[in-house]
Amino acid sequence: MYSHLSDSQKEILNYDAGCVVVKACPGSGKTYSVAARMSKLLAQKKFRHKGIAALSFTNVACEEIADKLIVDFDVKQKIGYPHFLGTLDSFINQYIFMPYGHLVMGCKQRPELVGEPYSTWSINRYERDPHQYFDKTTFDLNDNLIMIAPHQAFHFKWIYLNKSGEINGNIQNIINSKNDLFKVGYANQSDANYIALKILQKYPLVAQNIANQFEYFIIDEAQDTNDIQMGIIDALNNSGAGNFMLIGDRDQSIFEWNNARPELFDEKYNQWGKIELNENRRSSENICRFINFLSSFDRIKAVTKSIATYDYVPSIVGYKPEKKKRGTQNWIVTPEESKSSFDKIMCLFCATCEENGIEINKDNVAILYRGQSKSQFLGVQRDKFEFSSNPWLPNNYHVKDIVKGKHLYENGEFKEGYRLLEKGIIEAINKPKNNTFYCTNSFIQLLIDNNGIKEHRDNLFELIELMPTTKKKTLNEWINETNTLFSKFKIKFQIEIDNGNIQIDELFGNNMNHGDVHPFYFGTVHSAKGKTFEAVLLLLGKKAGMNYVNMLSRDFSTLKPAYQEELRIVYVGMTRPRKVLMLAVPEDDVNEWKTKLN
Ligand SMILES: Nc1ncnc2c1ncn2[C@@H]1O[C@H](COP(=O)(O)OP(=O)(O)OP(=O)(O)O)[C@@H](O)[C@H]1O
Repeated sequence: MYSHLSDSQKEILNYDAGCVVVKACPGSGKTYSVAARMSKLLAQKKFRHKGIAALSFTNVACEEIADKLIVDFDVKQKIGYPHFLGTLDSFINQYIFMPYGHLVMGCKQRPELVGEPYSTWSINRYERDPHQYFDKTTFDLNDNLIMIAPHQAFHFKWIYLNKSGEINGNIQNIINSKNDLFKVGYANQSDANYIALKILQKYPLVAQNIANQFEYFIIDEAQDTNDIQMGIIDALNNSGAGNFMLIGDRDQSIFEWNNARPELFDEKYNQWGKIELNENRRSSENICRFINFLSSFDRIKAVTKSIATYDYVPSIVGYKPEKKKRGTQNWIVTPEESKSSFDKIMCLFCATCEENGIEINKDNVAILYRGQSKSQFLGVQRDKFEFSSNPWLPNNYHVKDIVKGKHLYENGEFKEGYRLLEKGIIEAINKPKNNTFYCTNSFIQLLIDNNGIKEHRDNLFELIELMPTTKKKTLNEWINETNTLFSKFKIKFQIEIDNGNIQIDELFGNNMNHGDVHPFYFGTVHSAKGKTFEAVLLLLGKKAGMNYVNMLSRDFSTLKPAYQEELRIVYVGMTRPRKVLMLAVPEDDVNEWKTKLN
């Protein structure tokens, strides 16, 4: 079963004890090797009370490990006690934060996770209420408050210390507000990690107890670890958990907004045992050569025979970005001209796919764009990640839970959809009476205790069923229809209609399962992390302060962190295709890109 693993993959497979870091290039079979090692350990060792903790950063990445265990390595047993397979966050929640959080937070009961991805935080009692920032802030290793949302989300300029060296009044108010809300038991996911680290530091017995429950820790995508998470890994390591394997690709670290720092991965690589995977099994040699310039590997080799020699040479094409004459409202390049230049590139890309015998569907072909660039591409009016195009209004965040809940519900994610709908609808009913209302799990329990589960569910389903479908509708269309239908209940949903002209499928869809807006996969580079396509068109915009040409002309190590991350995002996008890679950049920049990449 393991004979086709490469020598370096076999080093991972056979690694037994101690701490080691695996530095791996794109497409080198990181997840594949993790699954191979787990399957071998499961077959060879008797695990009674101490298991394997296999952790990654997203549910999708964890599902991929679970999938590979079954499909590639014939593991029949379900990964349950004494093992754990899940996200690092869910591990921290289950083993540290939920059972012990109250010890540090001072709350009486088990804490409750709020904010994304659990629910929309909606307390906002008055205009500059510090409570409204609860889900947008957390604390760092030194107990300083930090932002975990774009700076535009705050009503003030984030300057930590004022001239006299004191903490800025707005920031101090948020710190006080966070501590008050911790006492009531609320925490967002970043807070949960911060509190978990505090627990391990303050209660060494808790740390020892968790360290004792696992023989092996394997952490995939470890380049995405932040300081707090690495602090937790160190605390467990110092408390007796001796077998850590971190596996990742520092060049693909693109979660800086989550405070991920690839330098933490590098530090561990320098301190611990080392394994290197530099063979790419996904892409052609032409693509590997093209991307090498953005890689920290000396050379990445294409090793899959059927793909390595594929003769398509990656190409760079220019489009016309919208442009206004300086200081005026006069267009030099109108939005229509710009859009038409994209259409031409699209046609060229589709023709190239056809010439290469690649059928255009969501599995094979992807058009990827940068998360924060305004996406005028392909007639998408708004970029769903751009803060200024946020359609949700303060004091009405429950509307987001409801629309998202209905969308998920209609797309087969019943449990998560119902959970969001339940919270959103209860807030929609109670907020008009009391605008500080926030629907907690304990409030829902109280309703169920008073009314009985049947009446509670019947009432909710009456409203859920009455809501129109979210499929193929813009947010504005859906809100208007729902408001007409709900007027008899005196429930009215409000959004920022200027930003509501976006398809709900586009807003919440995960592209592969739902949302048939485009025949190909169309999404941000972030959304395509870990994926493989036959052909990729990567659209790179040009934003103020984020000029790729300037970035490319400088030595990578001298670039500021945000620019380094920007180039890593480009790298993740460029490493997704097996055969065809096309880059679309502003036409003025084409030559610079060509000199750098060819
Ligand atoms: N030794 C091997 N034999 C056969 N197939 C392999 C082997 N190693 C990896 N693969 C396959 O190569 C592909 C790439 O592997 P995988 O997705 O694990 O790479 P990765 O390192 O996680 O990539 P990336 O970080 O770029 O997303 C997968 O289809 C995997 O099943």
